[in-house]
Amino acid sequence: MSNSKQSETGAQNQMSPAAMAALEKAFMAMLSSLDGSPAPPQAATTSTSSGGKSATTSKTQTTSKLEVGLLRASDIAFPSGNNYYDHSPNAPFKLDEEELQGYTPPAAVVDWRNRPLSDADVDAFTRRSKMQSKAMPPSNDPRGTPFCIMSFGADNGSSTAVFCDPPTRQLLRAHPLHLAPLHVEPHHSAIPIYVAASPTGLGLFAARRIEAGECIFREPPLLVVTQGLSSGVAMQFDDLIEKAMPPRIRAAFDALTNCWPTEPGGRGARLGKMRTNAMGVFLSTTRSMENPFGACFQLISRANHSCAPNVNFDWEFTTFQGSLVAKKQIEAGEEILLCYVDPKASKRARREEILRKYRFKCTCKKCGPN
Ligand SMILES: C[S@@+](CC[C@H](N)C(=O)[O-])C[C@H]1O[C@@H](n2cnc3c(N)ncnc32)[C@H](O)[C@@H]1O
Repeated sequence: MSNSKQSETGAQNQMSPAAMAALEKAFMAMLSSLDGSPAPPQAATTSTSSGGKSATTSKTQTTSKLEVGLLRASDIAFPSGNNYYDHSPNAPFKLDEEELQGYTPPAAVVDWRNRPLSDADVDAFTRRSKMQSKAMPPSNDPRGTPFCIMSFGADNGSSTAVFCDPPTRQLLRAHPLHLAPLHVEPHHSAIPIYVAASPTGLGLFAARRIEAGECIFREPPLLVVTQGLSSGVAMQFDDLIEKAMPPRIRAAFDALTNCWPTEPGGRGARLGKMRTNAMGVFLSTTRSMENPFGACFQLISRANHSCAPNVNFDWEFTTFQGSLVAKKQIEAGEEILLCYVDPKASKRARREEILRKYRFKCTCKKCGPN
């Protein structure tokens, strides 16, 4: 199911209750000063704990660790824009639907959102990617499963690291967005969410009213990993991430929360972050219900769980983006909540699955405190 979390998560608050309360208070004060429109960037400095280590983020840093507050371009790992249209400096600054009306993308931009790949596309991109691909050569892990890591996206530091099997790598090499810039959409200033403390760590909140059915935003994954990760690769996972991810993308991944225990020295924290934050996705031109890959996102992975969610997760292989789509009207200030399990299962089954796979006891509105 593309709507469910791929792997196991667990309860862990990232900040002390006092720090969270202070942030919440500062944020509510800031929000109440808003006039229904996003505020200019706030001077927020916050400490977060990741994998047993403490990391401090501040307004002046250039790496992309998501800060508590309204989104700014410097917070987001991937540049703002639209995979569908041109984003040269001369393109419209704020790409909203109205401005896009009548805007014709340059011929060099491949538009395949509404059409399948033709053989000519595949041939052209396969030829090009064979010459230019930064993919690491396939290697065999200790259990002998063929496995490779490739860098999907433009060679400008904004690519997604994909841990996959060789046939998937071949398919990805033929994807028109391989070697093209990956973007968050719409422009960061038009993404109607902010990040703030919630009772269950950080969470996503609506910055304005969001209508039912609205696609809130789209973003490329920071990392995509096959669910068939062998123990051999899992053991090397932290080191492989170091080599496979561009620094800005890696900083955003490292800033995600980890609910899994780590070895002394913090080893295993990256594997834990992957398991805590991965959403089930498929890498194929035909939608598969199996979702054999897990994808971690900078924004989407901040959404907390509820058995009565107000958003659905959606994944599009053609645009290589995950998105959150409102299931119902969401008011400004309301938390954006995803369901990590099948919401139609019984309360007992949901609770057991969440506890077993995600390692926290669900106390959402639907389940109640007990
Ligand atoms: C994918 S992360 C969600 C974002 C996370 N709160 C953060 O600070 O980055 C999943 C983690 O959030 C927490 N969480 C999410 N939903 C929760 C819920 N309904 N009850 C308790 N903890 C929850 C758990 O610690 C879980 O491991």
